Amino acid sequence: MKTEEKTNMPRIRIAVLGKINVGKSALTVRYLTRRFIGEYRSNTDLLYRQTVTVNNTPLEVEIIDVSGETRDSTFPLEQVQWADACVVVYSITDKQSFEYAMEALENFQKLRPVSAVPVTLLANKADLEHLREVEELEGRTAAIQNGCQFFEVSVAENSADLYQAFEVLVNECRCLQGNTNNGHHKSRKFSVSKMIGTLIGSNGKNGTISNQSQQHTQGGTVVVCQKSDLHRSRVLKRRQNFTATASL
Ligand SMILES: Nc1nc2c(ncn2[C@@H]2O[C@H](COP(=O)(O)OP(=O)(O)OP(=O)(O)O)[C@@H](O)[C@H]2O)c(=O)[nH]1
Repeated sequence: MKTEEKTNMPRIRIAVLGKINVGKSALTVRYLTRRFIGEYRSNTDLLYRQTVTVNNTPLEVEIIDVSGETRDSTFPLEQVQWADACVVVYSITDKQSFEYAMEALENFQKLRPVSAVPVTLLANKADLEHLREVEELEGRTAAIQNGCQFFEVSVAENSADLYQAFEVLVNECRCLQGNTNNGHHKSRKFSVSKMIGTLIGSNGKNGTISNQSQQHTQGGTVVVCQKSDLHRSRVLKRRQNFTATASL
């Protein structure tokens, strides 16, 4: 089965991380397919790949959904090193998930400037107001202090802001890529070990993700992703510059 692709299309890699059960998988699937998957158990990282059109430009978006189960409280360094941008998710109903997110933001600060990836802090489950343990202001303040974007959303209720969160990140990445590559995207290979599913949203139509965000997707893939797969891609290149400051 073909698991590697060469394309000249601009590519954006996003890592979605956060404590267990905060809605990382639901968020990723919602962004890419507009669907909400209520129960989505996974004890391994998953890599989603999909073509998304943003501002009339087709982009290959790869999102690694970092499983909360495979790590205890460890910062997923390899996945972050692989990514162009990161979404740190917590649930407004789970104070511990907020604390985990704060630790993650601290770790991002330690990694700068060697790995200055754009980061968005995303507070999920805003529909569960009656169970709220984290005030919106706490999240917003933390985001300001850490120089990142902040959105409070409900993936279950399909908040428009969740699309905006990704769109802002993608645009930021495009700007950075424009600066570093002089406008020319460097095509990179990515290998995966095992295909577990294909064609998200392949119902015969190229599903429109969001009217609000003017963004479109085409059928995509989802694969199990092992850390060793990330090692084979750009991680090893970055690691050489990385070890000096990565005291996590
Ligand atoms: N009420 C509500 N429930 C949500 C929302 N987003 C996700 N959930 C639920 O939260 C639970 C966990 O969602 P997942 O997407 O599996 O969470 P995860 O962070 O990927 O979990 P792990 O992969 O185990 O780390 C599921 O039961 C979802 O249906 C939301 O916005 N509102």
